Amino acid sequence: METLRWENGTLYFLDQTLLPHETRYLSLTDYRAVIEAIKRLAVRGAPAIGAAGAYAVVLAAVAAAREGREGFAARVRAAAAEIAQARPTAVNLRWAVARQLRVLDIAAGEEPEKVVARLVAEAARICAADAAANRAMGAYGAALLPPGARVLTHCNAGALATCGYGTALGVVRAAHAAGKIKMVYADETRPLLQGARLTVFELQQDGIPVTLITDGMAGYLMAKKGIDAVIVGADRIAANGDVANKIGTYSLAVLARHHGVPFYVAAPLSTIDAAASDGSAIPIEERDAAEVTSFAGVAVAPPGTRVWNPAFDVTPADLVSAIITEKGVFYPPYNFKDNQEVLPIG
Ligand SMILES: CSC[C@@H](O)[C@@H](O)C(=O)COP(=O)(O)O
Repeated sequence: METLRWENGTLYFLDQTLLPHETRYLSLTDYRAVIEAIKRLAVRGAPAIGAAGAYAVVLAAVAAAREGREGFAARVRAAAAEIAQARPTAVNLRWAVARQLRVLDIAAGEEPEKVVARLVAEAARICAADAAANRAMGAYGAALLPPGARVLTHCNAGALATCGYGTALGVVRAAHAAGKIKMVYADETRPLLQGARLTVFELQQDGIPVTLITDGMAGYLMAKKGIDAVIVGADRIAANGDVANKIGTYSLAVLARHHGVPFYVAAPLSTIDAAASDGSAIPIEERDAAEVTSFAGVAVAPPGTRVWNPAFDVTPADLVSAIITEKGVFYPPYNFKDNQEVLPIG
């Protein structure tokens, strides 16, 4: 199942808000519609948001080209600034937009149609490289797991969150192919249930054994059933190895440390932000109260309830046993100061 596809000037997305009940593709030709889709999580997961952002820049360039050569680059730049801000935490969005802006710089002075073609090619490269990175991470990560592994994961860091195969679920897929997976436990991942709706769906489709638990059951699960590893993805990793990921990840890391369970993070280099020296520099998105006061659209709290709804948390590097990337496995102490992947915008 494809998360995202570009065909004849149209970006097609699987609308993840409808899964697992309905498989419907959105077809978008306006960059502002892509921003809206990113904001409402129709496309989500750090690498998939990055790919969507890259194609959103293409759509902005197509529109800018229609208005003529005069001011073309400035119009694309203005749109790119909006796109980069659609969601704040996943650095892959900024990273992908910055890559497109670099293409715009290189192509300065060329006909707009030619620039558009270059931007399409760059977006395709971003997607292809992401899918390849996930395969590499899968191989590195699978080697860390024991035979008969019982693995716990949080949120969805699978094919749906990437351009294919997945980061944390890529490791699971590779380990399953190697006959190493006994069971994957998926946290439901309140408030938006990416674990229950997406991770369970993805693993069931691939015939990988999966058991759903609510987030609050993770500690008891580790105590009773035995978990051999926790594997999660990341939205942004600071230079010192602090990891921002879906809210609840930090609690899992603390539980894992208490129970002596290795806590692995699988993420491409495009998720490492060398400019953030530690986790305190990572912006954490806060989302609408209604996501917490309701469950699957049904109100569960009294009207007017005060809510705090951070979408992500930061796990300190010292709780992270290893970071699995496409370039190999990194162990503490982490130092990603020299990672050149994430470019400044502007
Ligand atoms: C490979 S996806 C890694 C992360 O982006 C994922 O774990 C996550 O937290 C996604 O959050 P979401 O709010 O669903 O975009």
